[in-house]
Amino acid sequence: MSGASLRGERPGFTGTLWREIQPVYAEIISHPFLRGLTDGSLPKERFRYYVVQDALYLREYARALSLVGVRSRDEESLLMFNAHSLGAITVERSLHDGFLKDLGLGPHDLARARMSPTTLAYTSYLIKTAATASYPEALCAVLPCYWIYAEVGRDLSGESSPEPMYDKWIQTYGGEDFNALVDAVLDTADRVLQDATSRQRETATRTFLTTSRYEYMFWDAGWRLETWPV
Ligand SMILES: Cc1ncc(CO)c(N)n1
Repeated sequence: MSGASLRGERPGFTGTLWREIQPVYAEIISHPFLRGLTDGSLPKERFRYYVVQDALYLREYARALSLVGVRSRDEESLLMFNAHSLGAITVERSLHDGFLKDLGLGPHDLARARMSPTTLAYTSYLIKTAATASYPEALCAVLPCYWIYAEVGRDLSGESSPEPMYDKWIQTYGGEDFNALVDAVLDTADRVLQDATSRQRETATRTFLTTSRYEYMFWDAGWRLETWPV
């Protein structure tokens, strides 16, 4: 489905989910962090902060994906989520030799880095939900991480950034490979939510909204160089 949007026209429950977070996505795509990535004006310090937090995030996201894999009901889903867990760690490691290196950061800097309040809250919520909620809710908790990045990648990839480092970031998530992977997860989500109870669907929708809000907060934390207040 080259270039086709994954969102609006999706017929199943995931289409409903996307409509639920439209206002959140509108805030994300117009956020100064993403505007700055696109026009190249984002201060390097803020990108550096974001990349370090993202490395810390991806380690926990990988765990959440493996947990969702364990909770899944068929072998294909188990394989898929664990493959994506492996993928998240691979991306995390490639940050070390890629963006982090380009930004002048080495392994020691990362070892010393601590999670921001937002990174800690987001990852803790992901792990809690993946471990203890119903499978449909666990699946919906991890969905925005995939889906919002694919949509952001698509929306930004039309406008190549004058800053090569930012352009490389945009191409990572705007690429066809990432798109296809997200599409497969969305199809899985549609099947799972169709079989869920209406109560589970309601809870899963709230959770999807919550992690979408955390996605917004993650960009915003980068923009504000968020620190612990005490
Ligand atoms: C915060 C965050 N959400 C989603 C992704 C994409 O998997 C990422 N790298 N970081």
